[in-house]
Amino acid sequence: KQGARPYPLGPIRLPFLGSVHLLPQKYQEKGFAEWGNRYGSLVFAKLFQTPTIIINSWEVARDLMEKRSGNYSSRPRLILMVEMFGWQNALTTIPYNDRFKLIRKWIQTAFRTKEALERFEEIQRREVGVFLNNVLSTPDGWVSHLTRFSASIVMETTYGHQVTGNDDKFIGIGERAAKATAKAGSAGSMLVDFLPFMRLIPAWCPGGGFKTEAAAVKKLVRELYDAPYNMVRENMKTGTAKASFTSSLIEQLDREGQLTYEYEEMIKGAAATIYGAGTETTATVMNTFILAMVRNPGVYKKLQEEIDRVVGSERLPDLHDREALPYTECVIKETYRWRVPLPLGLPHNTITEDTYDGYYIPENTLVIPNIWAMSQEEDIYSKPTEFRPERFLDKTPLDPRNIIFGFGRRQCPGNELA
Ligand code: HEM
Repeated sequence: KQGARPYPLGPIRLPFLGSVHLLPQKYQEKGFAEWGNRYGSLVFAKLFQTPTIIINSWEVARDLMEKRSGNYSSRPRLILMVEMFGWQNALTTIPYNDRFKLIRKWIQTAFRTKEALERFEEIQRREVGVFLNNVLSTPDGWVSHLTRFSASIVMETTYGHQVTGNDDKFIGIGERAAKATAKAGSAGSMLVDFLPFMRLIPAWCPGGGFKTEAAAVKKLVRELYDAPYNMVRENMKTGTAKASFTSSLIEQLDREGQLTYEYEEMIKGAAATIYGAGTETTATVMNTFILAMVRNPGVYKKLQEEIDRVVGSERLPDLHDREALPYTECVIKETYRWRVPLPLGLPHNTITEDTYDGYYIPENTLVIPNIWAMSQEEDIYSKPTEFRPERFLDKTPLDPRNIIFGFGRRQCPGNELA
């Protein structure tokens, strides 16, 4: 019961719409940050009937999403993504339950342990070589070379599939599913998450057009679930499968006599999530790095000098050099902070009601972390719009890795690989 506790402050709420009519249309993170300036770093709104909090500061994110992680690590019901686009068993969409814990453990074991990360180094080293060759031969294609770089690493670690050309079948399937999801997942179609009855509108009715589009997305997502998985199974039969996330799970569950249809679907969903979550994000960071270097030639020069001094010009820098490259490390942190790859992270959901600072936060509240606002907090990062790696040399303000990968029990399990 709410009792005498008020909701946190926030924009005006109308009876049916809540605060939807006031939602920023573009650059939502900036609009939400303005709400933060007006109402405080914890803002309360209603999206139709859904109670929502927007967290605009690291302090509140840490207090709620980290320290009270047990209550703040579920996900909202995502009708569009799961029921209409078919992203079942995608870790990003599963509420905090036993299935979540199991799949999360699979992914953490495969992507966060020391042994796993060491095994991946060889793949990463080889793909750096491929990337550099590609840039030398077709410099204008650098953006797609970067996407290929991150997609290849994810493809090989997840499915054991080594990408050999620019027209790789499985990368094509992954890209089509990811692009279609992003395109069809516009704010308009997301309405169905807040107004579940829209699911019942026939496709031919006004307002029902999104259903035809959703059916097309679902086909592409299904292809991403099935095609690479079947490829792994075929290769396992002929003894040509390389060790990967998918093959080790198939082996393990088969050994335990548990490889049922349901578990196979769980492996497929987990693997597809890794592809969806790991490719675009990593490529975005590398794009940001190039932009930052073009705009800050002084930083670029200093960075090159450090690498030349420590590594020399006979070989490429390697992961083992990282500790001896303090300025490079600062450039990486500043790249993460300057243009955060996911400005609003992924939405969380509360499980039970809570009180913070005297304010009431109901159960089943949608929680939106404004990671962009946190990356621009003046009292943590002075002159935040500037790209200035030195800020991490003289002092040690909050490591951006604590915010850009999300929070609590949902924090990105690919952070170490990234
Ligand atoms: C720089 C690159 C990356 C960034 C910035 C990033 C960022 C994020 C963020 C913000 C979340 C949401 C966390 C939350 O809900 O609080 C997330 C979730 C996730 N990421 Fe990453 N990520 C990156 C790379 C990767 C890679 C390489 C993988 C592959 C192993 C990966 C796999 C996942 C998965 C499976 C989830 C869902 C976790 C869950 O719902 O429990 N990510 N990531």
